[in-house]
Amino acid sequence: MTVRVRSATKSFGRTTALDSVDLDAGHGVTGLLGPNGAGKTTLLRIIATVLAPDRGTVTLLGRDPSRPDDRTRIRERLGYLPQDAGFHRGFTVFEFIDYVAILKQMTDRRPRHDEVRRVIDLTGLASVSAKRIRALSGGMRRRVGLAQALLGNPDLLVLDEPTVGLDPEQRLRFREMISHAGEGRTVVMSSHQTEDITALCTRIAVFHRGRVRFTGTPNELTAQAAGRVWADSQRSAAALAAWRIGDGTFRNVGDPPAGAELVPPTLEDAYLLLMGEPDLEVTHS
Ligand SMILES: Nc1ncnc2c1ncn2[C@@H]1O[C@H](COP(=O)(O)OP(=O)(O)OP(=O)(O)O)[C@@H](O)[C@H]1O
Repeated sequence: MTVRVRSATKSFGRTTALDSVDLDAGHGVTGLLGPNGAGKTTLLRIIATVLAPDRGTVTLLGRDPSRPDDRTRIRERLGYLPQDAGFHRGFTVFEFIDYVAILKQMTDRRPRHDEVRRVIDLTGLASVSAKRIRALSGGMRRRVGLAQALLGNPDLLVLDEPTVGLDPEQRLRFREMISHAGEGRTVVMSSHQTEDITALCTRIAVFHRGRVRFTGTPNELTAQAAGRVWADSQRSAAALAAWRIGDGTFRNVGDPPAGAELVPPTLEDAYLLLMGEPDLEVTHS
């Protein structure tokens, strides 16, 4: 396992952001799913060695990030796209990525520039590489964030909501880039988007109020909602959650009443069901 987190707890003042969290992640894309404030960013910052847990143990790439030497070795093999990537907006795309490459100790100019061009090509930024970051759209800026995370071909890639604010076309391109990045290396990413998670992730962990409510494959999560989703002309009183869909009918999740018209579940149904039953202890696999 590239990432192994055991009983990680982290508080900020009186807020417990993470409460005894376990997570394993190996090759492929592992997705963290959960509502705002569930603790996803806090865990990703721990995995990116930006933050240490108050309690619990973390092993990354076989090393212990609480030891300074190990931490340096881990950082050499780690790429991180933070939620609020602080860009120097006056830099051009090339200058900014080159600057991050220097911070990553790529000291030889020639190979460093080759590497900068490689990640620029990989993320489809070649046509804007001489543009200033402040002149880019939000989606393009997100690509710059991904490009800098890919510098040096890291074995562990930590991506905090990589697809946020992207239009559908860009979102598809991003999915492709991330899924490509997940071949032969470990990607841990967070998202609010169940479609992104379904499309990308080999494994998921669902967070709620600082705790992990589910770990397993997307299909295993979806299967939990089998027999618990039904269509109706109205919001059903028995539903834990219900919402109107395009044709004017309601999709309900919960314990269906007798005779309900059951429909096949999606990952989103299962996720909402889990959020509607936060006290439910869910199986781990
Ligand atoms: N540096 C901090 N100082 C104080 N409180 C913090 C800090 N970082 C996180 N928190 C709190 O910890 C909790 C978990 O936050 P976190 O950002 O990890 O959640 P999240 O799942 O990433 O949410 P989102 O989807 O909104 O990014 C929240 O209540 C948040 O307000």
